[in-house]
Amino acid sequence: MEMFTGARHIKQLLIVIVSVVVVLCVYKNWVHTEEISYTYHDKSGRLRHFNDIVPHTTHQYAAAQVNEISPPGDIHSFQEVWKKIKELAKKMKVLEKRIPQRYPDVKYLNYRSRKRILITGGAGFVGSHLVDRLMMAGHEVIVADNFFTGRKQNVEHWIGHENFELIHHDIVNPLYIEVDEIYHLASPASPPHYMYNPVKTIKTNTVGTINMLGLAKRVGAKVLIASTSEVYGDPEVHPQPESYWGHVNPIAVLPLHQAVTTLLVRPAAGQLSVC
Ligand SMILES: O=c1ccn([C@@H]2O[C@H](COP(=O)(O)OP(=O)(O)O[C@H]3OC[C@@H](O)[C@H](O)[C@H]3O)[C@@H](O)[C@H]2O)c(=O)[nH]1
Repeated sequence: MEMFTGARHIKQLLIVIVSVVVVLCVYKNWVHTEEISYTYHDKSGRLRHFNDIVPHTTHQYAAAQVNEISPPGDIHSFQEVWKKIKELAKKMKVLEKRIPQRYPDVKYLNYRSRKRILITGGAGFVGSHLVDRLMMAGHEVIVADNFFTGRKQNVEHWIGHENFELIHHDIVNPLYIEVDEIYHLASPASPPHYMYNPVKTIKTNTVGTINMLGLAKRVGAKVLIASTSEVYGDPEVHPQPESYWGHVNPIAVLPLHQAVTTLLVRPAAGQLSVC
């Protein structure tokens, strides 16, 4: 009789152990217990942690919570969202590394002395050095460049700085901004570049220059126009004084187009502050 009761107890114990194991397996399968340290703002704008909702919930519940903060789309499961978050975080780290956390030292200028300065062609060789000079002097600098020959790398050490702005813009189209000074340097400068598309070169140096003179007139800005000694053609006098008429081949593109620039600037100089 006693033996019979002992066997029954062992049987009951085994059933209890098997049930506990089965329950644990099911629980482990259904509940996501991974520690996650991401934070987000919920609909009411409160800062919350994923830890708040994840460790004690099922996948379905976690997905429901995530749907609450994600726009409806192709995201069906929490793992998918988590994968996307990890990818974005990785991309952000790469991008953050490209932006210097420390900028070159800039002088502090009060609002009366600080100027808003537009530099067309500011991503080019001459322009980017001018950007450095004016930024370090404490001014606000706006670069407008179509990156035909200029490179973003030439000015990337200023990207993100509160005094700096980079606009991808072709100056043959008008630009409506408010500035105190304009340095107009946008033009293909070397023979392979200005001969690459001569008509476009002429447009840049005529329509582009007209646009910059127009902007200067509209906002009352001082303007400096860069040119080239090539306007004198193959000069017979060195160095060339401004009174020298030059020795120009009329079918050459650069002397002609920058001479047109000079032609445009002369009448404008009567009405504007042109250097
Ligand atoms: O249509 C154009 C052509 C060129 N550009 C830009 O103008 C800039 C010219 O810079 P480059 O480095 O090629 O040439 P440089 O800095 O040496 O030329 C500079 O000195 C000579 C002058 O004749 C030029 O006007 C002046 O830009 C580039 O950033 C180029 O992308 C435009 O923004 N628009």
